[in-house]
Amino acid sequence: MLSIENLSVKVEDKIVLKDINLNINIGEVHVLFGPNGAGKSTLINTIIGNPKYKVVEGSIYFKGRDITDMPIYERAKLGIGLAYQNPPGVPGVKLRDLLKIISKVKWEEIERMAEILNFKDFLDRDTNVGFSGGEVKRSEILQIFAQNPDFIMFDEPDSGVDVEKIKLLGRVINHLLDKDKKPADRKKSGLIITHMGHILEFINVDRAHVLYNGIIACSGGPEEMLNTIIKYGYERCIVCYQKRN
Ligand SMILES: Nc1ncnc2c1ncn2[C@@H]1O[C@H](COP(=O)(O)OP(=O)(O)OP(=O)(O)O)[C@@H](O)[C@H]1O
Repeated sequence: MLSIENLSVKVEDKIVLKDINLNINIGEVHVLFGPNGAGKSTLINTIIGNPKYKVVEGSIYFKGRDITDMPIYERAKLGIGLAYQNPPGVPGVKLRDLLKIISKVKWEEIERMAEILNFKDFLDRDTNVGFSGGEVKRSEILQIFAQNPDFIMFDEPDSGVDVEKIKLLGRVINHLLDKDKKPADRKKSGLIITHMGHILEFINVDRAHVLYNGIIACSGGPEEMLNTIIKYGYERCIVCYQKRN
């Protein structure tokens, strides 16, 4: 579904990502760990096509097409979606109206998902205006559900979310990524950024990567990787990288 080859990215005048290679197949969900400032949000902003992030080398392919220079709206049309870490408030635009504009699914389905997310009362509020940290995350997930993309990126879907809602959001994300279907019926793929492992208890993740100082330092099984980070810290990932190179 998504293939990244030798990607280096500049933000302002700073090279933030260096020689990134990543493959995410149909039906797979990958998770991205890494310390603050490592470049995780930069990577997903580059995949979605945020023009602030300049590709200086390498290519991004989606569904076999080179999208490296494609504008953000074309990528969205092709089926890439992003649930933002800190989306802006949109004063004057009710969440209900925004959902109706962006929606590719029936309104009844959106209402059902809003009910599952315990978020129906928010449909008539201005989008993300005055929403708490956890409410913003549910708003983003409802918008992603409405857009129904094939490849979904979640930038810290668990930050600022209480323990009960983490379970709820984890289960909904697992559903949005088709992970509650049989492997042969899975059509979606995803990339999740998280600092905490708790949400991963509810999402069936295939592979994990550690982004460290702009490089993918380590890749492997999500559980083992998380346990290693908790036990030894991110420094251990650099040892893994040095052994490989
Ligand atoms: N618009 C920008 N202008 C200047 N520097 C930027 C910009 N966006 C990102 N950076 C820098 O790029 C580096 C990587 O930032 P990024 O947000 O990708 O990190 P991250 O791994 O997502 O961190 P966190 O876990 O704290 O969210 C940081 O040093 C950051 O300051």
